[in-house]
Amino acid sequence: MSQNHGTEIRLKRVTWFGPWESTAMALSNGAIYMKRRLFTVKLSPMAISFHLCLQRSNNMRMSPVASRFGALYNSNAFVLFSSTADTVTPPNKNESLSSEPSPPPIRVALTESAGRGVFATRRIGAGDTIHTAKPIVSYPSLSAINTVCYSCLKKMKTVPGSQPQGSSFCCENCRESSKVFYDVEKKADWLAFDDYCRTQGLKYPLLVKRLACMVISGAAPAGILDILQPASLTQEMILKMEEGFQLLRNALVRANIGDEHASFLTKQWYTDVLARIRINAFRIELAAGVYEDLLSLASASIEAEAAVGNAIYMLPSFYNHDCDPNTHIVWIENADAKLKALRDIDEGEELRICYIDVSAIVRDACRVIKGPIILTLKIKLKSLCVCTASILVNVGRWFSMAQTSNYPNCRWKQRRGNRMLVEYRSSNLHVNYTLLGWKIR
Ligand SMILES: C[S@@+](CC[C@H](N)C(=O)[O-])C[C@H]1O[C@@H](n2cnc3c(N)ncnc32)[C@H](O)[C@@H]1O
Repeated sequence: MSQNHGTEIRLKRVTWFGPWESTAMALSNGAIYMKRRLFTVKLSPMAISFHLCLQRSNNMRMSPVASRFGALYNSNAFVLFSSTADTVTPPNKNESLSSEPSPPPIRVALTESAGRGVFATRRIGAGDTIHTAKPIVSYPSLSAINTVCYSCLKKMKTVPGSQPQGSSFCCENCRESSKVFYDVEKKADWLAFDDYCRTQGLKYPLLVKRLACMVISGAAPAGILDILQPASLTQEMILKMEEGFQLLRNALVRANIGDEHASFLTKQWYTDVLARIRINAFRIELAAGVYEDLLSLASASIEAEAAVGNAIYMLPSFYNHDCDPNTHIVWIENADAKLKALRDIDEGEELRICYIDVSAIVRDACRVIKGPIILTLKIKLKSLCVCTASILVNVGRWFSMAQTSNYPNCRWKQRRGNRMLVEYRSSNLHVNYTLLGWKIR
């Protein structure tokens, strides 16, 4: 008997291939270069601040304009997307003696076919942490809201027998830093908005809610995400966003948050922000420990529970996708992201991560697999990269190599304990990332 379990592939981020690719911004040598072909990109103060962040990390002198924005954003917002490299070996002795964190060995520049990308400025060793990144904005999954810190998403210690207390913070530091959104958020009744997200299974509007509260409190400029690539939205998608926008706006209006603070909150702002979140948000899964490769990370993620939340970062948003990536992003304790080299990377090489959420596929597989199976993964990928997805399947039993012979694109690659690595190869170029289904028999 053959059964087909159709399931959507879940991505660490949803990708989009649009006109943005012809618009580029290169940040190098301390200067901001804009290329405008199809349309103009507004260079917001935050973009300059981001540039400043890179510039500072390149140990360059700030221009007067940059210094002005540095002063403006050097508290909350500036720190929000600061990145540091904490384990890459410093290139010389003096640098290691300096009290400043060493600069990340990367730069953002134009790629040939994938818009902007991240490139190594020097050799990076396998297993090195390239840099860390704090989220610009993050929000817990609604299913995890009582079990993780409302600010950093760290798992909270649960006292056996105690009832969930609603949103709470893991430490004084998080309570203090949450003021940038929580003081505003507390004033409003979010029941209808949260219900809308819960019943419709939406997670990104929650990031917009948090960002809106940050903007109202003055902690972030309304255009903080402007530098990131937006998804192209259809009229139908925009119409669907209307309800979320109205609920968000109503909650704030009823809380007497007047137009002097919330004039930015237009339908246009709401859809623009969601369009950027769709392309750039990361699903956060905490995996305590250090994982050298994708395989060990996937294995660790199976043992971890579902995603603790979602977040948007600045630098990590410039990493392009590769099915055979040289870099991966991990979350160890909280929403702070670590970008780690999966293998040795040469100076000038582009750093790419895999957008496909291996652990989500594996969890779905584990859920549907009950008996002997042949697992056929059909992954449609529209990209110019080589599409090879390696998936670790924890099925708890062995399957013979012969079983896969009908499926030349899918083969068992490696056994590890009671786990199996399935490799999928595709030479086709398709329109979207979609997992068509598991074929089981
Ligand atoms: C998170 S952004 C990465 C940074 C982006 N290149 C930029 O300029 O902002 C994801 C987008 O980058 C492009 N992209 C990422 N990986 C790609 C790949 N392997 N091939 C072609 N385009 C890619 C797609 O347009 C995708 O929607």
